[in-house]
Amino acid sequence: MAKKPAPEAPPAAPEIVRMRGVSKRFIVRQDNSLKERLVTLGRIGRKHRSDFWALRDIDLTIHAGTTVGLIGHNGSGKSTLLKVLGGIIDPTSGSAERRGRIAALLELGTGFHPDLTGRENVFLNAAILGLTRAETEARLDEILAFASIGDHIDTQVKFYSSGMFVRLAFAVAVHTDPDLLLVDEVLAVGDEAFQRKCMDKIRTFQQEGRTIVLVSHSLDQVVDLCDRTVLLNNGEVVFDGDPRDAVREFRGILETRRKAEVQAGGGAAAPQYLQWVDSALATPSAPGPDGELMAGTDLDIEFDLHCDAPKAGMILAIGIDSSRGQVAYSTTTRLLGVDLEPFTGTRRVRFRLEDCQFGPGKYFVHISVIDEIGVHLYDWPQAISFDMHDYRTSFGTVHIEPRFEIVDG
Ligand SMILES: Nc1ncnc2c1ncn2[C@@H]1O[C@H](COP(=O)(O)OP(=O)(O)OP(=O)(O)O)[C@@H](O)[C@H]1O
Repeated sequence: MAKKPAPEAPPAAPEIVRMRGVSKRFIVRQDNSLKERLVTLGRIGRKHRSDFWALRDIDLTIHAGTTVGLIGHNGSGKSTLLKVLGGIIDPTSGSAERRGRIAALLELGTGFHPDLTGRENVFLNAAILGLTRAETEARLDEILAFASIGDHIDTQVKFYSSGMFVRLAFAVAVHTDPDLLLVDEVLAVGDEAFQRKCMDKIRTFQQEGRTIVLVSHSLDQVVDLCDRTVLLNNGEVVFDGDPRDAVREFRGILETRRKAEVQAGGGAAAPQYLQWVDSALATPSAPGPDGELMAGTDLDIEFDLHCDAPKAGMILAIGIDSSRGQVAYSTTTRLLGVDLEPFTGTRRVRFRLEDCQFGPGKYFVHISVIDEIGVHLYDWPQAISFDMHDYRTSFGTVHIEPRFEIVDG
């Protein structure tokens, strides 16, 4: 696994962001349908506006040299927090102070003028980020090489694909020598090669002691990259600390929401006979010093399966992915020749994986319930995770004990 910096910046590191009691209210216009507007025409005092608090009473201190992840469900306030942090919008109440040069990569196209070419926008954007023309000229070749969008640099950016936009915007942002880099989800639109390049750059920034705040829906990425993670829920900070703990809390929130949606009859409703699988556990038979799984030992994957009504032909499947998203393993009750008797109520079930030989690092277990013709009745992505012991003798998704010898000479 990639070596990560210490979880907390040394106490001596200066504060680069200090937010106190930050709240942000948006005025939301209730856009009634045309019919409604005609029906209510002339009625006086009808309210079309309401207050919406996207952030509530947020205290946040970030020390120089840390990488902070912001996670939370859609609409929880992550982008709004990032914008307040970057000074792009003002809080309705509270204070937000920051130090040093900031580069912010927010929604696509922010800071770009559609009628200007990519090259002209580099100068515009760099100027917004605080660079003089001479400074930008000195870095232009590097910026263009990083963006690598070829001749498109002299095309008006309104004709750019979203990937080209991000390439150019990221290239400019990281070449402006920022102390604080703010990155919204935008990186996800770049292709894989570019995403890797961005990740390398972010790691270089980390080594250089720069401060990074990033919004991400990729929880693997957050665990992999961040020293600290802030979990937002309905505009409030509900967790602030170790990224793994934050991700665990977040999965709990998502699961609670999903159940509520299913019960309310909305969302991705599971069929009535199957309510949900719950409370999954991955237990190593002989855990290592940090509770991790040692190569050559067994892993029990256990979960509750709840059926409201009996369902014949049900198949249970588990899949295991590495933290880089590669499929490392999967199996199903059908492959094991197990016929699940239809039942009603809750059953605790277990897959025992014997003699596991996964390579070092983190793995995520997905659980699926499939019917006899292969239709997925229920998917629980990343239901549980486990860590595989790092023997520090190899990398990769399998553990093979290597030896080396000189066979001749
Ligand atoms: N300019 C605005 N006017 C009105 N409401 C807004 C405005 N900007 C954001 N909001 C609302 O504030 C809430 C928080 O939005 P925000 O974009 O910060 O969420 P998010 O956590 O980044 O979501 P996502 O994961 O979907 O990107 C949402 O309900 C959104 O509709």
